[in-house]
Amino acid sequence: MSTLLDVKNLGISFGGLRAVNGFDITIEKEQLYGLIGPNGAGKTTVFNLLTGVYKPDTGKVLLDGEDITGKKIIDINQAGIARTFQNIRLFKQMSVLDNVKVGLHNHHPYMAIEGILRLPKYRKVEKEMNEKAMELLKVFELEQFASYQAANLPYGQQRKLEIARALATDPKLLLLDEPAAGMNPNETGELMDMIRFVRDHFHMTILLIEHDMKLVSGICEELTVLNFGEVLAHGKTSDVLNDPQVITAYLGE
Ligand SMILES: Nc1ncnc2c1ncn2[C@@H]1O[C@H](COP(=O)(O)OP(=O)(O)OP(=O)(O)O)[C@@H](O)[C@H]1O
Repeated sequence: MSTLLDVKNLGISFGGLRAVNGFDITIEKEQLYGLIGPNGAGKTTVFNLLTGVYKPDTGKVLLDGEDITGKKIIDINQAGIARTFQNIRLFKQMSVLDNVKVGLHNHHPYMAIEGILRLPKYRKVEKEMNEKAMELLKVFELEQFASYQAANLPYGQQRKLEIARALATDPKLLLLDEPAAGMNPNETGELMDMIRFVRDHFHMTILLIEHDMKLVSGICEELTVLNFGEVLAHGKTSDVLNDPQVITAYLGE
């Protein structure tokens, strides 16, 4: 095993509130890792710090050995971190295919002038992008919806599309923020299979935030528990879920 994400002493304050403090996490390549904790514990803030939405005021983030601390969102995405959001954020008026192509654009830059003039390089890149986007849609069984407007997909399919779009940026690390939110038990079961499949098929490393303990205990190999912005426990999933401190602070709620 080798380390993909190595975070030390990450922290940020909002006014007088220390939202995240002294946060450490180490994630190995191809691991399926969970970040859990009570509402307001700082989980989404950690994602925002890792992806460049917020700049940390302490700490260091290494991705595959590269220091990405405090970099911009676009640079961190190009370095290899992609995410989904607690409230699905698709380009709702665009087609399903175009949503995936937005992700691919990060890695197939061509100059605007080439696009405006429809030069051969633009046409070649467009063709390749269409093919790649369709391949990704096939993996998620969404290819028959390629021309649909994203807003018209059922909720569960929108979640899949958001993950497909994130993968289109060719990340090393995929962050999923409450992927099972709003899903019924059947949909959650399918989602668990899909997350495992993404890890295996794409050799992806995945860090997810989730409150659904069935999903957490079913697919996460290791967990870190946040409480009031600090790490309360971390380790193997079964050990963490049986930790009396974790039960008192979170699971016993
Ligand atoms: N931009 C901000 N400005 C001020 N306070 C913020 C900001 N972002 C987050 N916070 C505060 O930081 C704390 C941690 O919030 P965060 O959303 O990270 O929690 P969470 O663990 O993801 O919660 P949940 O499980 O409910 O999504 C909260 O008290 C929140 O109000």
